[in-house]
Amino acid sequence: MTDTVIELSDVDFRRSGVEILRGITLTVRAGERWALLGPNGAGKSTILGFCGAQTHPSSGTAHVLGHRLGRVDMQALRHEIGHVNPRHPLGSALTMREVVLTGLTATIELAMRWEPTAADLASADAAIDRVGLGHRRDARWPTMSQGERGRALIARALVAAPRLLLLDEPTTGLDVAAREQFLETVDALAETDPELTTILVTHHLEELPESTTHAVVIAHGEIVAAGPVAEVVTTEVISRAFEHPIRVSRADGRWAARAGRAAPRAA
Ligand SMILES: Nc1ncnc2c1ncn2[C@@H]1O[C@H](COP(=O)(O)OP(=O)(O)OP(=O)(O)O)[C@@H](O)[C@H]1O
Repeated sequence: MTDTVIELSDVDFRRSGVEILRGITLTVRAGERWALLGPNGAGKSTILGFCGAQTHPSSGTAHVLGHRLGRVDMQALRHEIGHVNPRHPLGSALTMREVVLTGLTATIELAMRWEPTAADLASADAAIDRVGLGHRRDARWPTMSQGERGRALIARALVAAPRLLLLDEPTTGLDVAAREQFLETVDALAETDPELTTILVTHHLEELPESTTHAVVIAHGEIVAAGPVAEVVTTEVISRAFEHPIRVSRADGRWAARAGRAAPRAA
């Protein structure tokens, strides 16, 4: 199908003789906003590595934006994918606007001998405005809060007009206000850019944006459940994946998880 953005078919992934993923089959279509959930070591980052054209399967097939991994120039493909990694390894004190411009060159630092055009600068400013940071355009990276950096990294990803946006544990380390602002920014994208496909990795159900449409839950390198979020983010599936009784609830569009207790505690 032409609107298929990710197609993983019976994918296995092995490293150093260890089977890390087994029989992963997953289809993600344009405009869907997925959550990728699972306990530590389940294989989430490895799956995100396929989606981001960073690595390819040991067996099975993986198509990203219509290209089969292993048979395509992975670096060229990566230019079509926005990747928000809160551990952005920037070493110099670039301004936020400069950081956003590095999204056009797909580099961490400003690319040597590269001068942005007036159109590039306008795209960067438009992306910055979309994440609500117009007033911080000239702030230097080390002086920005973690929350501002997270939103700036979304602007950096958006400036290259990607069709696929990957968010790798993007709210890690944010305080509750910064987290909520970040999630609002992600929810706003769903309104302004309905064709953009997003995949967000998290361990915490509280960190799922309201606009999430689908979820895939993995454990021990296998899919436990995948599909529309209401069918997947359930007490039964989450308890099975985390091998612990966890009660899942949803209120005002947001999810919460609590450890289930065998008996109510005495007052
Ligand atoms: N290159 C590698 N060589 C050997 N083992 C690896 C390699 N990469 C990942 N692993 C192992 O594969 C498993 C899955 O790793 P992965 O990072 O994908 O999990 P994750 O779900 O993202 O975990 P976390 O939530 O802790 O980030 C882990 O047990 C990890 O130690």
